[in-house]
Amino acid sequence: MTDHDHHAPRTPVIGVIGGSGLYDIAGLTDQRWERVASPWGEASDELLFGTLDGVSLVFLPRHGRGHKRAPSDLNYRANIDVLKRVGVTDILSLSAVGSLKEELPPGHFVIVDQFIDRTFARAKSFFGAGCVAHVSVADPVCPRLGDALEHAARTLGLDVTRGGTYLAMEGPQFSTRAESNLYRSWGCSVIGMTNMPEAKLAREAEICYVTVAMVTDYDCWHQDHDAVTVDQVVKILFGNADHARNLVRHVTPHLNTPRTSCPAGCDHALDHALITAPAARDPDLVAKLDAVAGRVLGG
Ligand SMILES: CSC[C@H]1O[C@H](OP(=O)(O)O)[C@H](O)[C@@H]1O
Ligand SMILES: Nc1ncnc2[nH]cnc12
Repeated sequence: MTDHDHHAPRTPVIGVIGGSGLYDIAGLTDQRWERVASPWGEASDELLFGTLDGVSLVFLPRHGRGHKRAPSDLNYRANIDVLKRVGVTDILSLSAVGSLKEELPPGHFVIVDQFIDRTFARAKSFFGAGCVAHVSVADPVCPRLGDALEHAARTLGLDVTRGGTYLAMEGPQFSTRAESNLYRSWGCSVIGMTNMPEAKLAREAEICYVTVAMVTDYDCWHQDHDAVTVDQVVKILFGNADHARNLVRHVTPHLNTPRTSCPAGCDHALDHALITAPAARDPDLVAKLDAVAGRVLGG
C-alpha cells in the first residue's frame, strides 16, 4: 500500500490558492512559510502551512507575495505539484475576474463549474513524451467542494451564484471589446487569466478543485465601462479579499470529514488515463511524476 492508497479513510488537507489581492490567509495558527522543491521547477512562492480551526491548511499566493509573477509566467505545474507533494486533497482557488453578465456585478462571487480554455502559452500537462495520459475534464470542478462553498457563502450572506463558465484568456492585456462580446455570445459568465491550466493540472494530480470567482469589474463590453483598469480592479479587490478570507474560514470545518474517496471521482482521475505501455515509459518522466501520479505509476 502507498500513501496514496484510497482504501483507508484520509483526513483532508485543504489547499488555498490565493489570487490577486490575496497574499496571506487570516486566522491560521502554527503558521510557517516553507519552500517546497519540485521536479517541475519553482512554485510561485513558499507555502504557508498552518491550522485553521483544527484543519490542516496550506496556502499558496498564486502570483507570489508582492504579486511578482504575471499569469503567463506562472509555473502552474510546479504550483500543483508542491501542493500534491505536501498532501493537499482539496484546492480552493480564489480568483479575481471580470464579469460578462449584467446580473454579476462587481463584488459578486461565482462558484464556477465550467471553463473555456483560450490560453496558449503555458505548459498544460504533467504528461507527454514517455508517459502519455488523457484525463477527463468534462466536469472540472468538484461538486462536493462547490456544495460546501455555496452553503458557507449563503450562511455569510454573500452575493453568490452557483454555476457559471470561466473564460481563461492568455493576457496580460485585458480583452478587446470584440473578444469580450464574443465570450458573452458564448454564454460565459466571467473572465480571468489564471484558472487554466491550473484546474486541468489539479485533475491530473487527482486533487479536488473548485474556483470562487470574485467579480472586480464588468470587462469592456459594458456600457458603463470604457475599459478595465488595474486601479478599478484593485479598489474592489480588497473588499472581495476580506469576504474570501471569511469564506475560507467558514467552509474549512465543513471539509474536515475523513473520506475514503471523492464521490465525484476526482481522486481517481488517472485510473483509466495512462496509455503509454510500461515498457515504453521514460524513467526520467516517471520519476518526475512521483507525487502527481505515484498512485498509479507505483511511485
Ligand atoms: C489584477 S487583475 C488581473 C489578474 O487578476 C486575476 O488573477 P487571479 O486569478 O490570480 O486572481 C486575473 O486572472 C489576472 O491574472
Ligand atoms: N476583466 C478582466 N479580464 C481578465 N482578467 C480579469 N481579472 C479581473 N478582471 C479581469
